[in-house]
Amino acid sequence: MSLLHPTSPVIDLGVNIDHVATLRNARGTVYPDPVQAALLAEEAGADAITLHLREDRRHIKDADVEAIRPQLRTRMNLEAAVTPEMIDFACRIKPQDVCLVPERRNEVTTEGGLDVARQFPTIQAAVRQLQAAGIRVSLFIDADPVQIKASAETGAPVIEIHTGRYADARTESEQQHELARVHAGILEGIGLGLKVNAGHGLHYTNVQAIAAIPEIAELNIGHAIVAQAVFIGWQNAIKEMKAIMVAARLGIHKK
Ligand SMILES: CC(=O)[C@@H](O)[C@H](O)COP(=O)(O)O
Ligand SMILES: NCC(=O)COP(=O)(O)O
Repeated sequence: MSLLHPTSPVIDLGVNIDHVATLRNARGTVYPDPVQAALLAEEAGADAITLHLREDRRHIKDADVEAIRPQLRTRMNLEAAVTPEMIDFACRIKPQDVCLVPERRNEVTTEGGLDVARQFPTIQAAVRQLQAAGIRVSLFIDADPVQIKASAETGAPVIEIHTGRYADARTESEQQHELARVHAGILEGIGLGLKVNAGHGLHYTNVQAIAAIPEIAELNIGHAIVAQAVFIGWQNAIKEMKAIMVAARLGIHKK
């Protein structure tokens, strides 16, 4: 198997299908179908399917999660807020992974990471409830040593570092600063024995430097893939992203 085969285990790609549902919901149609998107994504080389059931159900709906769960051949990574409703829902659906994320009703997208240090008892209780249901728990946090340490103390085995500030950087030096911060956070997590993932705002020309960080296990990417699919097709967009990630990880510099 070529190392550039889309299913190469060098670095995993979790394809976030939220904005397939956004497009569907914009017209109240049944298409594009998130179930079909998930299955085609797996076929194209996705290592996991990520989906965020927001409290306002602005994109993914409960029925999408319920329909997709039994059909996946890879893994479901369900993103959910730390609320009793979401934790109970996740315990019923039993995805392989649940990523606990912060949520603000009026935000356009997830603006930052969980404040695990401040909400420690609530988050630890959620982690324990999910783990009792056999679910691996990840905490979506900023690359902040305080949050990383608190995350490890909850007993969650995985963290996902929010790369939004890196993605939104306006200047080269700001981007390099954010990249260094992300890398330091990743090393901190690895040092605490955690599996470390990353994601948010990554696209076809900013993902390379993040994917090249050797300690990252998985990147979760959604919005940019859905956008690229408009021009080159869903499966091509996934294959292209996976190939870029793997090339970056292997130190292959594409022209
Ligand atoms: C938690 C996270 O970073 C993604 O799930 C992101 O939230 C995608 O969904 P939105 O664009 O609705 O924020
Ligand atoms: N956890 C991040 C994620 O799933 C995808 O975020 P984005 O690529 O849609 O910004």
